[in-house]
Amino acid sequence: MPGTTETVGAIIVVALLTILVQWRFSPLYSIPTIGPSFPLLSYIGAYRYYKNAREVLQEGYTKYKIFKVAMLDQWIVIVSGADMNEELRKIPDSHATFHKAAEDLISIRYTLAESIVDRPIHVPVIRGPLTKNLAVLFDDVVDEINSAFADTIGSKLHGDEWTEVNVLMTMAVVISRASNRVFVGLPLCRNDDYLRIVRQFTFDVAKARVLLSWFPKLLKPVVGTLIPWARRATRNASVYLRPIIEDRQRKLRETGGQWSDKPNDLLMWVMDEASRQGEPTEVITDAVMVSNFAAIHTSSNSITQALYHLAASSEYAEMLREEVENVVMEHGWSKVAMGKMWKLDSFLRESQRVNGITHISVMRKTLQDTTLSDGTFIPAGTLVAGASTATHHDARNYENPDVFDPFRFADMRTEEGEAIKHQFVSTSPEYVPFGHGKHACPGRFFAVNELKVMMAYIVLHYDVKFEGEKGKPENWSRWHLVLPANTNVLFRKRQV
Ligand code: HEM
Repeated sequence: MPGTTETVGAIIVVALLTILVQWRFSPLYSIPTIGPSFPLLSYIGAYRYYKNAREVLQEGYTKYKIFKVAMLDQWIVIVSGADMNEELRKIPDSHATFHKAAEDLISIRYTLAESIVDRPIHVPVIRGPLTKNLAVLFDDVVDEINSAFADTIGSKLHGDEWTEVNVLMTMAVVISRASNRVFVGLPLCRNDDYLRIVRQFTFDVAKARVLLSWFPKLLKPVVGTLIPWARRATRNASVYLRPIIEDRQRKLRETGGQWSDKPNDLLMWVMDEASRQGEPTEVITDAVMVSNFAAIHTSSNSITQALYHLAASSEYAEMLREEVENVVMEHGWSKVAMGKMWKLDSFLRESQRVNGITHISVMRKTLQDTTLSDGTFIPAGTLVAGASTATHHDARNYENPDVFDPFRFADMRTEEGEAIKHQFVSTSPEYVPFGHGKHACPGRFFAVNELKVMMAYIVLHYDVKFEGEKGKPENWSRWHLVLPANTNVLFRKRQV
């Protein structure tokens, strides 16, 4: 009879052999790895990816057409180059899905809400009525941005004094107000408590997502259900949303669908969509919350980055002012006028190219075994994505790719037939900050409009600079998420 030591020894040997065989015969084995791929040692690679995703992805991009990087719970296969972004875009939904990739990477079920996984009713609403109503709601967005800037920054400025402003937090306040003017309308979009709840929700989603990334797949359901933030935020926001929803449901019943002054906001469109699909009130509140998540952190980070570029090189402000003033003189404040501000559009697009909100894009999860054009075999259930930052800093795609050249896209638009292709909302295999293809961000038309109005307001009303000789601070990252530094910028009233 073997003793306990022998039994334990035999179990360890069998376990190790199983791990080794699984590793050697994994269908992903032949795809080159950045960092160690050997079982357990791959955690060293995962840690490096957690801390320095940009460097890890750049290394892979320079060396290989297709490579893989380790996260703690899975591998991500990364494709290099604009041509491969295009190839990813073209994989049909039957073979690879965006939603499953997002579900995996954001752990949507636990960080946002269960209903978002199976019943994402916000997506058709954002793609449809939100985008179609941009011109109609333009004046409301402008009004809210003017008023939010006046409350947050304007009220602090006196005479010609420079005043420190924390950009990231302030932009989150302005964005949450402007977005909610369209999501839920007045007066809720100015309710400080409601706004604090939805902003905190977006930060908590990011926190929960990073926390869950540390746990293996098996433990995610256990840890995920213990994380209270999303449920708490939705419960707290419901205190405000539910009475409005119930009141609107009552009015809909009373008027038998002939409600003459029916609100024209995202909440109403979501309610219409929910009623078409027979979904309950909880799904409506979840949809409003996830719309806030999709809008607030992405847009606040993006405008913060652009503002840092402006503060670092204030000579650009004069050029932007001239453009905004000339266009507004001719066309007034309108959606059409925004379309004429090519330099402003280019400034924001270039900031997004240089910084982005994530180092990977065009994410997909394979549903079926897939073979890429170079013969690489990707088994079903694999996460695949394009290396967006590396694509944006590739000299084959952009001249002097590491230089922030604010008007590069405005200059490109002057070429014959290129006016649409290089505007901020346009995606291409070389430009993927909003993804590319069928699942490219449906909120980008709304976001770009908002960001342009904000930037126009800033250059018309304020001078901005960094303290002393400081330039734009370095970005940092956790996994592939890009985060702007959280720092202050000096603001003063514009000196004419
Ligand atoms: C500057 C701001 C924004 C950036 C940089 C951004 C970026 C992105 C990216 C990279 C994706 C994934 C695409 C892919 O990997 O293929 C995405 C998806 C999405 N975004 Fe945005 N986004 C922004 C603003 C917004 C806003 C304001 C909304 C809503 C009002 C929104 C709603 C969505 C939704 C619903 C999806 C998922 C699409 C789907 O399920 O098919 N985004 N966004």
